[in-house]
Amino acid sequence: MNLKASNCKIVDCTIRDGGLVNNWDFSVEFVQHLYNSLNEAGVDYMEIGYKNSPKLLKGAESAGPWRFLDDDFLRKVIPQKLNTKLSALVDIGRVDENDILPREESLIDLIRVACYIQDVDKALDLVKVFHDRGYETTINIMALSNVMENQLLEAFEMIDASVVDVVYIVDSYGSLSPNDFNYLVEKFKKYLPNKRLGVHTHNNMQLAFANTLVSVEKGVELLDASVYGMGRAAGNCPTELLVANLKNAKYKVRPVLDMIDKYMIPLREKEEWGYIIPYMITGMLDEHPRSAMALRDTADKDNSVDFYDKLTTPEVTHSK
Ligand SMILES: C[C@H](O)CC(=O)C(=O)O
Repeated sequence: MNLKASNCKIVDCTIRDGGLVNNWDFSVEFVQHLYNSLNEAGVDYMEIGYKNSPKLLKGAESAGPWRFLDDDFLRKVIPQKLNTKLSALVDIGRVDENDILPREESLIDLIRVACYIQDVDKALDLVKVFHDRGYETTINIMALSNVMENQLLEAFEMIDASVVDVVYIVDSYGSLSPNDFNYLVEKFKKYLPNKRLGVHTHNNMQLAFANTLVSVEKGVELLDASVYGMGRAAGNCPTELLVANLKNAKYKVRPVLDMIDKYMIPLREKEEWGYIIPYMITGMLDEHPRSAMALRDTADKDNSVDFYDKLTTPEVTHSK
């Protein structure tokens, strides 16, 4: 067995990142089947949703329950915790820390705090609160492809001095290559020698799997993935590819294939995600996919030449 792969842990984000595709409209049966499949497959963590606070977010009423996880509800969905641990993501400014129970009163094991580089200090304050309540913690620095060297170095100093367990390199726009991951992982290892690392990839350039494998070779431990790649826009590194390729005897692909046959193929008929040209275009331009997502909601959805021209015409301004 590849020694590096043997240290890896897969964090399946189908419900949390996939929820960005269908407004978290997953049935309880879907989530239970996914949990049992991931457990049988030997997947280490399942990110079962966001643990943000509905009072801090507009439009909360329309979203499914995985958008704002409630501990009592969670106990009904997962009456018996198996080997696969549960994870939840929170966003800076969208979570009231008073809504987070101590770990021994919750089914959640891992709380991941997502932030942009300018909010690393605020993210680490939250990490400290969750750490003190007994949770495993990560900080997920989003949109790293847009971060400048001096911002990163400043962030490293704060992270190094913090209690956070794992630091994530997040390719939010799916614009990074294996060489970029090679470079970033080296840098994170140099400045954060005492922290474990994780990666979260998007598949805009068909590189999510390759970027994850390069990261494994460099010693990254936590690997985000989603079944059938279900995640925002171009989606994520497919869980089934990691399970099948990590050369770790504890992983079994068959239960993930069963989840795909029974639930993901029918869902993909109704909802759209994955490698689609407008997402490739935002990826290659190192942009958030929101303009491509908006395009996919119009009758012009396959007019990628016009879309490309719009995004690359200098006089047209658009926000990232
Ligand atoms: C914290 C997560 O990794 C955020 C995410 O999905 C992203 O792409 O950004």
